[in-house]
Amino acid sequence: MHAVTSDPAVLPPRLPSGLPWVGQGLEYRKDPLGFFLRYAGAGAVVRTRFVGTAIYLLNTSDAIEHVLVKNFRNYPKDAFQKRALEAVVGQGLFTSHGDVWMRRRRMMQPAFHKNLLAAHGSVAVRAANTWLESRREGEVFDAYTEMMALTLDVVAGTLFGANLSARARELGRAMEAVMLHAQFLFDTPLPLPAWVPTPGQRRFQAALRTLHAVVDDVVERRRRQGAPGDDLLGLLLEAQAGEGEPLTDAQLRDECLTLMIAGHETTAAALALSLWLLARHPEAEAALRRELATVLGGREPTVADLPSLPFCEQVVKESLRLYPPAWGMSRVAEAEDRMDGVLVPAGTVVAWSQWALHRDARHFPEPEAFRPERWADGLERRLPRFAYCPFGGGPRLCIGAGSALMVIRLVLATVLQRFHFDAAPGPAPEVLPAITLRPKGGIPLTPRKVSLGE
Ligand code: HEM
Repeated sequence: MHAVTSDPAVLPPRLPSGLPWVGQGLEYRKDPLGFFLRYAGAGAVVRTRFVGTAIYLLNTSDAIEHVLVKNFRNYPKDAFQKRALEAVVGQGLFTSHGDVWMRRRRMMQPAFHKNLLAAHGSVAVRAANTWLESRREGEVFDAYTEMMALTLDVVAGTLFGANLSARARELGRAMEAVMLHAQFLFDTPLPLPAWVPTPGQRRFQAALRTLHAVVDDVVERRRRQGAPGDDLLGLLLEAQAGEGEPLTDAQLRDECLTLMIAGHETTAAALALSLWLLARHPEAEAALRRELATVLGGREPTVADLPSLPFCEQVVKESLRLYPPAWGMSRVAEAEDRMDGVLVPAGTVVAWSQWALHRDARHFPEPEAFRPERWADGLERRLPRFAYCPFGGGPRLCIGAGSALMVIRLVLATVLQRFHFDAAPGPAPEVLPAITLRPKGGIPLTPRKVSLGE
């Protein structure tokens, strides 16, 4: 539904075209991260096509701010994302728009209030300690798989007050299967209808049934307890019992799954890559360990310690800059719009990539270098608003951003006081820009015990 325009002069410059109609879809598919990086300097807003769909690439903070903040009502999630994610989590917080989204966001926001984040912190430290118990000096492990198990514990504990570690493997496999299917739907312009029983569809449905059964079980146990509680599950159950438009059981389950999926892989990737970056940058690791020794002296960290651990925060910011788990974002223009003098016909998909934005040498000199100290002296406040945006922004800023930043710092502070991790020499881990950015082929690390002050 492209609006006919009498004003073609204000269309943004077109990228050197690919194939007719297909446009640059194939070039993008081959290497999505390289694609965004290659055209980051092509203009503030440039246009292309992906298999028939008009796409604008946004390369400046102002253009992104227009979409996420100034005119965010005109820019719902696009069909690519909706097709992939609605199959998994229905029409919930992540996929909805307008009033439905606003009501859900208001319903769930109190679960992330800063008064409750202290409880998230102790769940994270407990999960990190449990994880440490099974580490053996010299025994190689895959940081990504291990951090996935750890963050599943954290997500289940913080959102549902549940301990799912006994079902971690089964859940991990089911999550992996649904995410692979979501990725397939994202990448496939014309997928077969969901009722066609292809092997992929059957695997997906079986995995989804496993996830539903786990969430239903958690919900049922809480219902039997009587008191809803003030975590996310408690708020959803209260909303179900409330006036107005209560959630159905299926909607409640979908919202639980949304939060579980959104919080689990992203935080795991951030943790695994932070551990790898520290392993490969001994001077940064030594500085962090000195800070931990001075402030904590070997005791467990708490949320109250975090303001006294500024270098730890810089490490996490730098890690999220280099390896943003949400590596790209997109929306679709519902109605024709103008963005900084550029015409955006209705139906245009607008897209940008944190991978590319975070490698802009104007803001981050030597962008490929891991330099946590670049964040000292308030760099973040001096940057244009969307030059650094690992958690998106505007009204739809990641609802779990505060919790994730806290969990990552507390887990790092807990494990690094006990172990150093050796990483094999060689190139950086290859990353796969799936729905989230994930290390391809894992991140092998070898633990070595450290003593206080080492
Ligand atoms: C390092 C960890 C994380 C990263 C990098 C991350 C990144 C993001 C980004 C970029 C968005 C915006 C997506 C968009 O607008 O298109 C988002 C939204 C969201 N995130 Fe996160 N996230 C993380 C952790 C979490 C956690 C821990 C939770 C929940 C426990 C969570 C739940 C959500 C939800 C529900 C949304 C949708 C919010 C809305 O549309 O109102 N995320 N996240």
